[in-house]
Amino acid sequence: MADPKIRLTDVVKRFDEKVVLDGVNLSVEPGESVAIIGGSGTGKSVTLKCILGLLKPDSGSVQVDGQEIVGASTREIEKVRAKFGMLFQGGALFDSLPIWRNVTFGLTQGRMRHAAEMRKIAEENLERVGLGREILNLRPNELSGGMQKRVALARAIAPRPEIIFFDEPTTGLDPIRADVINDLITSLVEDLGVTALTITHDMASARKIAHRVAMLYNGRIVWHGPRDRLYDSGNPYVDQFVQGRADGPIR
Ligand SMILES: Nc1ncnc2c1ncn2[C@@H]1O[C@H](COP(=O)(O)OP(=O)(O)OP(=O)(O)O)[C@@H](O)[C@H]1O
Repeated sequence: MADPKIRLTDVVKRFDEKVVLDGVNLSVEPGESVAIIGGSGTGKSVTLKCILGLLKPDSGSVQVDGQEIVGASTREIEKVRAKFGMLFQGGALFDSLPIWRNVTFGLTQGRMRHAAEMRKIAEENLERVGLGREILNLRPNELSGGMQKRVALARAIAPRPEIIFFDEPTTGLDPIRADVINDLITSLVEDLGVTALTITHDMASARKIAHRVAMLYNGRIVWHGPRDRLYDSGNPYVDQFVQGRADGPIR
């Protein structure tokens, strides 16, 4: 059988005395979309950073396409990192650059080259997220929050990554605009056949964009299951979290 796209095995990460990840186990299959849910400060971002090789676990294994990241050389990690696209929380667009240069930033690494070709690539990727060529020359701060998210999405897919991380993709959007982003993510994952890993607090989003949901609590994945079991998981941590109750095992 083919290797999972991403496999974390017994990943432990401490900062001084504080244990943030305490034996995380998680596999994501090729073409699968997985959402990680969990309270603030439970280590969702730390998990992503361990997969990207930006943080080194104290122990355990992180594999991408069967290749071990923990202890790999910088060169090997950079090669693996090239497989990833990222939609950052808040979009992280550059206000000093026009939209077309923002969309193609990952392709040019900030250098100016083949402007006509880059504009064409920007246009194609903007079209995929439902935006027209009239915004190519605008600056990000001239667009609404929802449009900025779409531009950030166009930038994340422009290099055609094999895996995309979505960091809180719907945060800051009203429920309708959030759902537009959910639909876009779903169709991009399907059309481009990418593997997706999303961290989110938005249960409606998790249910819509992920095939499978995993809950991180106390440094471990305490539950994972298909999205339609999220409200029927039989797990007291998941129940409390998805219902947003103050009383329960989560303190
Ligand atoms: N570089 C670091 N140095 C020290 N502590 C860190 C570092 N990065 C993260 N932490 C700690 O690890 C814990 C988990 O942080 P993380 O950002 O992964 O949480 P999260 O689940 O993504 O939270 P949120 O939903 O609020 O974004 C926090 O207590 C944080 O303070």
